Amino acid sequence: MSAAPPAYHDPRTRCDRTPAWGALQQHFQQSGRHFDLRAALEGGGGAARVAHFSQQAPHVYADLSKNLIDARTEALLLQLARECGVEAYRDAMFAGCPINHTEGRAVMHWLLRNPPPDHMNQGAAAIENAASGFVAEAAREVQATLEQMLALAEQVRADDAITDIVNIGIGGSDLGPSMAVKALDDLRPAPKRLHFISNVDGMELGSLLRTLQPERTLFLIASKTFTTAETMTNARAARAWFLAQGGSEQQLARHFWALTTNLEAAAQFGIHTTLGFWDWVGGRYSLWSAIGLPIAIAVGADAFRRLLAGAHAMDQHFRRAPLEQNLPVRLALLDVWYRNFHGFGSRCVAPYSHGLRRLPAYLQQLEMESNGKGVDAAGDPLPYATSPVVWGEPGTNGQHAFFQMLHQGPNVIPVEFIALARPGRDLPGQHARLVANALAQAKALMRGRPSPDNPHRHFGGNRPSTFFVLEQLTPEALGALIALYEHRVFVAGAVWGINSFDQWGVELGKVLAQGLEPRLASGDTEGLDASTAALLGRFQVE
Ligand SMILES: O=P(O)(O)OC[C@H]1O[C@H](O)[C@H](O)[C@@H](O)[C@@H]1O
Repeated sequence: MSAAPPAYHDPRTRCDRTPAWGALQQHFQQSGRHFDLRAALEGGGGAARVAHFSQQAPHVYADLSKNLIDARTEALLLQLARECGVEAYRDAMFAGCPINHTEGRAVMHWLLRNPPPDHMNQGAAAIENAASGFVAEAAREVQATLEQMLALAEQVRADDAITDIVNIGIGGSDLGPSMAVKALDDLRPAPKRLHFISNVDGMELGSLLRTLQPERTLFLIASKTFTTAETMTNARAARAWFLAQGGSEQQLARHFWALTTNLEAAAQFGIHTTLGFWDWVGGRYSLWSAIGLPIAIAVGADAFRRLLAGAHAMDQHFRRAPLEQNLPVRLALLDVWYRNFHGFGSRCVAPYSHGLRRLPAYLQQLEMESNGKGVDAAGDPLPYATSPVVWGEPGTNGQHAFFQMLHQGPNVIPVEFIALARPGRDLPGQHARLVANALAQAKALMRGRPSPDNPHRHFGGNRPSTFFVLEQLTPEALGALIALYEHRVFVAGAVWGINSFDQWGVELGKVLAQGLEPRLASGDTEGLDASTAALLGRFQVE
């Protein structure tokens, strides 16, 4: 790309320096912390509350009424968002400004889901036309790469010789595609198997290789940087296996493709087919880019476009809806309310959908790598908490594992239920049983059950939850749901005054690992702290 990103200065005010912050603290002390869900939902005002605290956003219905907020809390939180400059910051992202200022990069994963200009309605097209040269140039490259990627996906789908596709990648180059392929499994043509290899533990790739035939396998080496140690180690191991099975260097070119921004490194690896993308796509925001090739292979070009369209619909909602009716904004403000005023340390995500079983793992990276930060944009330490711990398991499995703690543990943990109005592939009666459980858990958390005679059986209730309903797990709904979470993370990070788009915290461990690896072989513990030295002595390496 030749055009430069637009000039930029951070338009935000840090949350604790706004009038709304103090007003929220006061409101919390006076009444917020005593809010009672049962009184709010079971009295005469219940239906009005549900109407007010629920909304249909593109492809996602959200019931927020079982959260510990009232109209005053909501008004103050919206005031907070405005005083923090969330709208100007959002507009800066959509203008292509380098809001990832510690890396000097724009943040434009949303551009990957923009329809080509001839598919846009007139209003949207006019806005896009007004975009800077930087965004317009990027948009042209995006469309060209998307066409190329979808053509390659269709080529693989039509190639009967290829039965197994192995995606080798980690973090953002694994979690998004792996989650989405599982979610859209109903659309996958049966004969192709998709595998996701991420761990540098040789057990993962080693066990898979035993089941593969080289001439029937396509390896996708997915890495934004093409330097990530785990991915490069697995990629080299896969190549060595391929050659050891009798494959030639020429055949290798047909069976190894790369998805990366580092075209040169992919070429040096011996790869001829490379789909590129750009530094303004963060790893954890990259499933819409070339990193999404396994999804496109799994579901086909049309369904991949539908995934993009669903996300684009949510982008439009986020850009245009007033803050009061802006679902990513409302969710993020709840996150701030719970984290910074109630002091809740974590949030549980419980998709009552087997297809969404990897969503919690995906969200762990999206939320905690984005917003697990301790300094503001200027580098000053923050006097308040940021990202909660995000965790979870699909329902009903979680009920039989950790819901005990959600109901009776001393810490309140807001829960997020996600259910499908209509099932995909189902067996008779099972969808009703699944959904009844989700509804029952949300109700039990809210309502509780007093047990005056036996404290062990006492359910305190008043435990908050949010309930999302998707009509069906279509590509559009999945795209919209993921974009909803992305924008929610953006808004919470905007309020907290942090950079949600870097991840310097992952660097130190990588550097130390490089120094420790040779010591494992040599046994040299010179200069190490006592604990690391003692542990090192317990390992045997070849
Ligand atoms: O796609 P890659 O460059 O291989 O990066 C893979 C992952 O590793 C890094 O350590 C980052 O923490 C992640 O944000 C990234 O998604």
